[in-house]
Amino acid sequence: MSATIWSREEFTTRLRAVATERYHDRHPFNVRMHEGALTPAELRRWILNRFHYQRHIPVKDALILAKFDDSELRRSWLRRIQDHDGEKDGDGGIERWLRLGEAAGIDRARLESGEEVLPGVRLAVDGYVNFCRLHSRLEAVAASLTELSAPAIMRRRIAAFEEHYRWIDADGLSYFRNRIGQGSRDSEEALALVLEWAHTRDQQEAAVGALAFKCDVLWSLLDAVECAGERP
Ligand SMILES: O=C(O)c1cc(C(=O)O)c2c(n1)C(=O)C(=O)c1cc(C(=O)O)[nH]c1-2
Repeated sequence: MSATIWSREEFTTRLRAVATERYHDRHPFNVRMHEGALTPAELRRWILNRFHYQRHIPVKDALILAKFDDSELRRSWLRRIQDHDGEKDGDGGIERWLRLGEAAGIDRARLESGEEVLPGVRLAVDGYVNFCRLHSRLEAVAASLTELSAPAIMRRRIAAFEEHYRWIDADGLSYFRNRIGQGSRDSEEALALVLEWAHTRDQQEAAVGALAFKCDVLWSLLDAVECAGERP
């Protein structure tokens, strides 16, 4: 006999608990970032490596989009791709991340080349993209629910940069400022879809598992960045 389905409230509570308790704001690298303890070299290494994640977000969103058979839903999800790619050159989240890099002294050619991306970061990002490619629309959308915790980490990061890393020009922080509103809107939309689509306890558990997996992706990415200093 299959287990009893969780109520809407219980399912929501379980999802929010994973997105809070396993979120990468607790990772030692982020803790040090927020305390102002990162060296300029470490912060640049993080910016270079996180760019690899950033530039693959619209790729994974295109894979998710291809799973939808409904125009309204596709139109809505398309907005996420536009948020990152912009509607024209010089626009969008990827461009804003490049400006963050420039504000931190990394020129855009160096960021765009991807040459300094660490092996563990490539694996973590590939893991996320392939997860969305291969799993159901429910699990792929549930994996994006780490964004329930993203607006809070953005606010915390902006405060940390303004206080501790003043050598980075404040204009460079526009990526984070934009993501506060986008992340809240996207996570609420994704949560509503996951609640609508999970009709059985197995599906609810698969959604929670997908979210836990995504927390591991973000965690492993930071593990790789944290350990890079020890590489020969
Ligand atoms: O800097 C961060 O801590 C952070 C976390 C996350 C997240 O929680 O998945 C995203 C982002 N940033 C982000 O900028 C972003 O565009 C984004 C998209 C997604 C997603 O899974 O669809 N997560 C995140």
